[in-house]
Amino acid sequence: MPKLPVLEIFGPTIQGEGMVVGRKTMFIRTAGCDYSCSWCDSAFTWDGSAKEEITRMDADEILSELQKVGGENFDHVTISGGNPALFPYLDELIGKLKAKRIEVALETQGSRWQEWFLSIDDLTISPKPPSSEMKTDWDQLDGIINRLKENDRLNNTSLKVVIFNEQDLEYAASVHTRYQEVSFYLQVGNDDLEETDDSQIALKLLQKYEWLVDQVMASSALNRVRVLPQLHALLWGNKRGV
Ligand SMILES: C[S@@+](CC[C@H](N)C(=O)[O-])C[C@H]1O[C@@H](n2cnc3c(N)ncnc32)[C@H](O)[C@@H]1O
Ligand SMILES: Nc1nc2[nH]cc(C(=O)O)c2c(=O)[nH]1
Ligand code: SF4
Ligand SMILES: [Mg+2]
Repeated sequence: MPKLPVLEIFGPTIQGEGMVVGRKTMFIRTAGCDYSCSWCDSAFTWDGSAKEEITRMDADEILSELQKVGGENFDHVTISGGNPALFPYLDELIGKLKAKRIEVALETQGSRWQEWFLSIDDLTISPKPPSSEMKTDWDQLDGIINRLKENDRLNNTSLKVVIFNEQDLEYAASVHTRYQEVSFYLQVGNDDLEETDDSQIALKLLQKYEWLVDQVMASSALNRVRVLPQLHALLWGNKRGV
């Protein structure tokens, strides 16, 4: 495979978000994104601020780095970014991980399709609400969900929408209504990305979590859903590589 631009490989840690929250996992974070969300907590992957830290790695180099960092202490790898779906050649890495009986998860926003989505064990698609200032390409998202459905992959798929305000909740309800068969997660938005005091972040995020829970409980359009904070942000604030 061509070399993948990798920004960080870390873990094991817990998956802090979504469909497999709490799962022990390693992370591979790719560089580059086709979006630029106003509140992106990983903006260093695309805003140029960490460009010196990008390493170009092939599948075998990534496997050996995973082993160097995680030893024998993992059997699950989450690929996030940036948008890992920018790279068609990730199939080789995924094949090699699966050959080692390592489960593979993906975090992506639903703006691009790749055939290798069909071999992802835990596929999180996270369309972006109005607060992000991004525009959802519904045709693209419909296409992705349809292909997953046709290939019987919906049991491995979830939708996760980050919520900052009431407009975002309306957006979330429209996503959930449009794709009723897909398990649906609402996630607390973290807008304290500059805060370095972890206990302050945790306090604020728990308040936002309570607000979000209250809102969702009061909504008839959001019934078959799960509401979660980012557990890693509660534990470690805005620290990178955790
Ligand atoms: C950094 S993104 C990388 C993967 C992909 N680009 C995406 O957005 O799905 C991973 C997850 O973090 C979420 N996220 C990003 N910034 C956030 C923030 N400030 N608060 C809560 N979640 C955030 C995204 O919505 C996404 O679900
Ligand atoms: N622990 C932990 N869980 C996460 N879930 C999604 C993450 C991401 O940045 O994609 C992430 C992350 O960066 N750390
Ligand atoms: S799509 Fe994901 S990585 Fe890209 S800007 Fe938005 S939150 Fe950040
Ligand atoms: Mg993150």
